[in-house]
Amino acid sequence: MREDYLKSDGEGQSAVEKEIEKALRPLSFEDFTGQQKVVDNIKVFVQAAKQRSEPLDHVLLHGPPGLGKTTLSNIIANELQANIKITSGPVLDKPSDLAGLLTNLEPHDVLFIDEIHRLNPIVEEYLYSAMEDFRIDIMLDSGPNARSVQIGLNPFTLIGATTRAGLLTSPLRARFGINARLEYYDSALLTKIVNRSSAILNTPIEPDAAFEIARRSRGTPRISNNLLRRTRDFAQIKGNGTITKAIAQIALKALDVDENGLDEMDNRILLTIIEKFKGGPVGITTIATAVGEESETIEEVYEPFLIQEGYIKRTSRGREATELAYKHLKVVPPLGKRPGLFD
Ligand SMILES: Nc1ncnc2c1ncn2[C@@H]1O[C@H](COP(=O)(O)OP(=O)(O)OP(=O)(O)O)[C@@H](O)[C@H]1O
Ligand SMILES: [Mg+2]
Repeated sequence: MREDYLKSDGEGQSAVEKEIEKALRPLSFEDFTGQQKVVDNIKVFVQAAKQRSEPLDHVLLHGPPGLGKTTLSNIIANELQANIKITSGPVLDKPSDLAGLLTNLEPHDVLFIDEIHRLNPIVEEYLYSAMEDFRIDIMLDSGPNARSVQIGLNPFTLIGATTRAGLLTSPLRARFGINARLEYYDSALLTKIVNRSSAILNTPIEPDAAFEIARRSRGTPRISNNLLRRTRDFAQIKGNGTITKAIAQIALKALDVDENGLDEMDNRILLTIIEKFKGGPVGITTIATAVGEESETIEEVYEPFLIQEGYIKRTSRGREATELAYKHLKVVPPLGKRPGLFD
C-alpha cells in the first residue's frame, strides 16, 4: 500500500482513483496553493505574452515528484487559452516522433514534455532548432538520395518538467527562458490543500485532522491527497464518516507513516546507513542495493526530503546520517559520532 502514494501520474491506479485525482487537480492559478513566487512570476509572463500576442517563452519546471509540475503546466496552457499536447522524454524515441508532434501544433500551443531529462540525445538535438527558431530539419530518403528539408513550425511554448534538473544538458537548459524550481510545501499550505480536497470529496474533516495529515505528507501535495483518501476510508469504516484527528492517527499508523511523516522506506534508508554502514558516508548505489530500491528512486524521491529535513547529508564521500537521524531512530551514535563531533 505504501508504494501508492509516491507514484506519479496515474501509474497503477484504478479508473475511479484516476477520476478522483482529476477532480482534485487545480485548474486555475487561484486553486493552485503555494509556490507563490513561481506562480506570481509565471502569471506576469503569461499576461505579457498574451498582450503581445506572442507565445510564452519556454518553461522548465523542476523539483521532486508530486509538487505540481504537471498541474502547473496544465494551468499555464489554460491561462494561455492554448491547447496542450502532452508527451514525455522516454516516449519520444526518434526524431520523427517529435516532428509529428511539432508540425501539428497550432500557433501558441503548449507542448509538455515530462521527464525531459530522459530525452534521447538525437531527439534532443532536434528540439534545439525547434525551440530557438521554430523550425526543424527533416531528412528525406537515405543513402545517396538523402537530403534535408527545413520545415517551419507554428510558434509554440515548450514546457519541460523534470525531477532531475541536474541531468539536463546545458544546451537544452539554456533554451528555456523561464526556469522555475518547485519547493516542498509547508504544513500550513498542505492543510489548505487537504481542506480543499476533502471539500471536493464531500468528506467532513476536523481542522486538527487536516493539519495532522498535512504535516505528515513529506511536504508533497500528492501525498496529502493520497493520505486523505485513505484516511477517508478509515473514517467511513472505523468511524462515522468524519475525519477526526484520532481517525487520522489510526490511518497514518496503518499506512506506516511515522510521527514525523517519514514512511517505511525513509526509515529503512536511515536505519541502513546507521546500522549497516556505521552512519556513513556510504554511496547511493550501496544504499539502494541494501534497501532493495532503485538508486534513481532514492535520489529523486527519498533523498531530497531526508536532506531538506536534516536527516542525512551529502558529502563528497557519500551520504551520512545526521544526529537527527540517530535521535529519530532512538539509536545512540557510536563514539566519534557523538553530538558536537558532527560537522
Ligand atoms: N499547489 C497545489 N495545490 C493543490 N493541489 C496540488 C498542488 N500541487 C499539486 N497538487 C495535487 O497533487 C497532485 C500531484 O501533482 P502533479 O501531478 O502536478 O505533480 P508533479 O510535480 O507533476 O509530479 P511528478 O514529478 O511525479 O510528475 C495533483 O494531482 C494535484 O491534485
Ligand atoms: Mg507530473
